[in-house]
Amino acid sequence: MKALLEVENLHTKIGQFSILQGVSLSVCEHTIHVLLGRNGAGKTTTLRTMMGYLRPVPGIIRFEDQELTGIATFRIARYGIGYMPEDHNLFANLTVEENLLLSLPKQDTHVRSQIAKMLDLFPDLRVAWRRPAGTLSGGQRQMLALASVLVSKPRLLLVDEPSKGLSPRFVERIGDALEQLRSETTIVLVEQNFYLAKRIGDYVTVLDEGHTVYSGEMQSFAASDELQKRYLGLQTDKKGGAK
Ligand SMILES: Nc1ncnc2c1ncn2[C@@H]1O[C@H](COP(=O)(O)OP(=O)(O)OP(=O)(O)O)[C@@H](O)[C@H]1O
Repeated sequence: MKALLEVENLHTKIGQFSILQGVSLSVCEHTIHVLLGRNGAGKTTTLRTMMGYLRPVPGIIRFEDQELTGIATFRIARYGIGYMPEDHNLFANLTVEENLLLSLPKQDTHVRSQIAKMLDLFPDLRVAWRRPAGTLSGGQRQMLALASVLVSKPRLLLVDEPSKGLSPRFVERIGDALEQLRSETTIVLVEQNFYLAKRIGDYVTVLDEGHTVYSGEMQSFAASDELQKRYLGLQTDKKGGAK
């Protein structure tokens, strides 16, 4: 299968610190590709580098046949790449509806159908439709943040820890929504919740200290206690599940 996104040998510095020192991954269309790794492994920095906030030297980022390395963030977004950062910026004083309308591209003539689609994907937003974003629960805020990126119909979606701090019920719902999206977009997902990662991921890349140390199909990774222990330090409990 041809890759939609190819990332080769990224080296990214922040100030004088070498944060990425050889990150590579290959993402196929209509798959969910999960980035795993311990805290500080470089997952967020990888997404930020792909999105053009940081410049890799050396390193190559290719989207379809377009080289993105060194291109400004707004141009990368115009190629159809959407980014939901961990600390997403919603307008706290604006309602759910207003936040979504502001995120719609100006030229979009299908406002109603796009909004309706987001509400089908995240029914929890219906009940909060007229409430300011600042009053939403953590789970509702994550859903609104995801919907705000999705209304521009990205071909590639970069999502940073959408399940962070959420109750199991909301983690399930976010997982359901991401799974549904697979048929219309491609997702690179940074996720610390291994249960969610293995439930919805097709492929996995593991980072450690700024390097890619493992890439492969999620099914094989999820089935191997040995791989999880070696690359994530996960212990196996008595029932055979990673914890
Ligand atoms: N602005 C910065 N200045 C200096 N070091 C930074 C900066 N941002 C990140 N780092 C360092 O870069 C390393 C990678 O951070 P990054 O956020 O990419 O890791 P991560 O894998 O996403 O971790 P986490 O799961 O904790 O979010 C960490 O050691 C972090 O301290």
